[in-house]
Amino acid sequence: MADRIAVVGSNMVDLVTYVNRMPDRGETLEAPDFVLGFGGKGANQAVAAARLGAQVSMVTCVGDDIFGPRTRQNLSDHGIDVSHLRCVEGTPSGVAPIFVAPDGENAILIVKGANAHLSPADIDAAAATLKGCDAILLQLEVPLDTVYHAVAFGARHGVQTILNPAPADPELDLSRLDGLDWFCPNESELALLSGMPTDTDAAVLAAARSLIKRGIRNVIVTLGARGARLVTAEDAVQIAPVRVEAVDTTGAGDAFIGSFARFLSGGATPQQALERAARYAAHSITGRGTQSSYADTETFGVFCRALGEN
Ligand SMILES: Nc1ncnc2c1ncn2[C@@H]1O[C@H](COP(=O)(O)OP(=O)(O)OP(=O)(O)O)[C@@H](O)[C@H]1O
Repeated sequence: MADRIAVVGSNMVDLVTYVNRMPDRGETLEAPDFVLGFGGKGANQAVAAARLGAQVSMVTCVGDDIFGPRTRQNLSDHGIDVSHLRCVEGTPSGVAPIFVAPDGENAILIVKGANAHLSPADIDAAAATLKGCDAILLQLEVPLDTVYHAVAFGARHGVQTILNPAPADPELDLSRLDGLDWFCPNESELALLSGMPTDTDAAVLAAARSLIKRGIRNVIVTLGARGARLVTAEDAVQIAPVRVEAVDTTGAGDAFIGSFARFLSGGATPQQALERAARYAAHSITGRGTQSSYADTETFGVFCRALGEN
């Protein structure tokens, strides 16, 4: 049977308007194009893991608007189990209105909507599913109490937990992550949470070690085009970047985390899982979009063979 991953997290609908220029306050402008896309860190990571063959369940909330059924359908189309997707009455779905100018400059609003209603009770309601999983994957687009509850649930039931602390949240209380297995910030999230600079490799190492002193077990720092680094109490391992021609780097972080969860629960060692995740994320930036740029097992295999890897 495929490895099983539960994503306890967000979904968003991206409302992308392509503009000739950003509107001023009070101004109405005609814009040349509009695209609706599916996103949210939780859903993106779930899609990456599912495309790679994991059996994925999502514990998530949508609003009672036109986006709720579309989001459910998109997840189902990717083979993701939505039996723990809850519709919150009287609440909008999470949406991200995005404006993109011709020079690529963008302005983004995030409306959490129903994602702000995902609660510890939703985790308890999904307990039977979560207990049967190999990993629980978490981010910070849902309430922190829900994240703490899921980490404690995983620790209690022997299910490993992976937390991507994104978007950065200064309110995240590391002392409430007791039992967390994998903590995966990018450089700026690491800087915020450690209160230390992360502008050089040595600074990244020192900042990651400061989190380990505060009780975090395994820190994986993603470093964009510089690859990633795994830091534990005993060790520090550099994961080399994969050189590709970048077309669109949006969603690379989610590709990395979702695929890492899949490779790890599929039996790879942490280092192997990270090396494969770096390749998967690198492949994702060679195509446009977020979920649409995530490879399935076959496409990823072709990419890896072209790199001379497996
Ligand atoms: N230009 C690049 N070339 C090769 N690999 C890249 C590049 N950018 C990102 N990656 C891969 O993707 C991983 C995640 O990227 P990054 O650290 O930028 O995450 P992020 O800041 O969460 O990204 P985003 O918010 O855009 O999804 C990196 O660790 C690296 O393996």
